[in-house]
Amino acid sequence: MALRAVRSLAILSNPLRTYSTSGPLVNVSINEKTGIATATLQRPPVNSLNLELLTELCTTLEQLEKNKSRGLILTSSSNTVFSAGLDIYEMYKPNMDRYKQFWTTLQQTWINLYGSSYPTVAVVNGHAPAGGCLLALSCEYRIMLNNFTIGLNETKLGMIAPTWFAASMRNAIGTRQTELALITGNLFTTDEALKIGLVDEVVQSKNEALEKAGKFFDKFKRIPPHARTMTKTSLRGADIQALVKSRNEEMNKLTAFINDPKLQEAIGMYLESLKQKQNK
Ligand SMILES: CCCCCC/C=C\CC(=O)SCCNC(=O)CCNC(=O)[C@H](O)C(C)(C)COP(=O)(O)OP(=O)(O)OC[C@H]1O[C@@H](n2cnc3c(N)ncnc32)[C@H](O)[C@@H]1OP(=O)(O)O
Repeated sequence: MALRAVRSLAILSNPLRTYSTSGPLVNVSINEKTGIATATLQRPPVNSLNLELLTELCTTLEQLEKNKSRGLILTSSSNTVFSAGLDIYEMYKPNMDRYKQFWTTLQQTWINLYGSSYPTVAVVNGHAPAGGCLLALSCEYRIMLNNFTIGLNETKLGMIAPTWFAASMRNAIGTRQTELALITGNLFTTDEALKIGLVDEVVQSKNEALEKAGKFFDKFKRIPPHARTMTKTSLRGADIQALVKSRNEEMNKLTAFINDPKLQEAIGMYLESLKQKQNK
C-alpha cells in the first residue's frame, strides 16, 4: 500500500499530465482540459471510512491543495452507496493507538475538505449516512441521484455527532433544520434532502451529475480565485478554527466515551443488526 501511495502522489504532483491513479481505496483522475480532479471512493462493499481509506483521501486532498487544483469531484465507485460513514469496526472494541490515529485522520480530512481553497462538488451516487453525509456536506455543492438516503443518523446509533459534523450541516441547511435532523437522526430521501437544501440538485444518472458538476465549476471562470477562497474562508473558517482549538480535548473525551461498556454493547448490537439484515 505504501508503494502505491507514493506512486499516486508522484503522479499527482506532475501538473502537466492527465493523471489517473488507481490507489487501492481512492482513485484519482484529473481532466487534462479542465484541470478538475475526480476522487472516487472504492472500498467495497459500502465505502465505510476506515483508517486506510481516510489516510488516502486526506493525502489526496493535501496534494490537490499543494498543486493548486482547479476543483474536485468526490464520488463513489459503487452504484448504490456513496459512503456508509465511519467504519463501525474502527469503533468496536478498538485498539486505542489505532483509534486515536483514525480519529485524528478523520479530523484532518474534514479540515482539508471543508476548508479547501479549490471548489468541491459531491456527486452523491448512493446512500450517504453519517460520515458519508459529512463528506458530502464538506463539499461546496451536492448533486444527488434519486432513490437514496442521506443524513447524520448518529443519535440512532446511541452516538452524538461532534460539533463540527453539526457545523457542516448548519452551514448547508441552517440551525433549526440541523437541530431537528440531528436530534431525530433522520435519514432524508433524496427529494426531502433537496427540499431542505441538504443537496443542491437531484439527477437521474451519474453522467447527468457530472455534467451538472461541470456547470458548477464553470461559474468560477470569471471569478478571481483569491476572492472565491477568501469568501469561503470567511464563511467556514470559524468552524475549522473551533475544531483546531479543541481537537485534543475532543480526542480525550472520545477516548473515554468509546471505552464505555454500554456504548460498546450498543455498537455490537448495531453491527449484528446490519448482519441480520443480510440474512432476511
Ligand atoms: C465514540 C465515537 C463518537 C463518534 C461520533 C460519530 C459517529 C458516527 C459516525 C458514523 O459514520 S457511524 C456509521 C454510521 N453508518 C450507518 O449507520 C450506515 C450503516 N449501513 C447501512 O445502513 C447500509 O449498509 C447501507 C449503507 C444503506 C448500504 O446497504 P446495503 O444493503 O447495500 O449493504 P449492507 O448489506 O447493509 O452492508 C454490506 C456490508 O457492509 C457492512 N457495513 C455497512 N455499513 C458499515 C459501516 N458503517 N461500517 C462497517 N461495516 C459496514 C455490513 O455489515 C455488511 O457486512 P457483511 O454482513 O457483508 O459482513
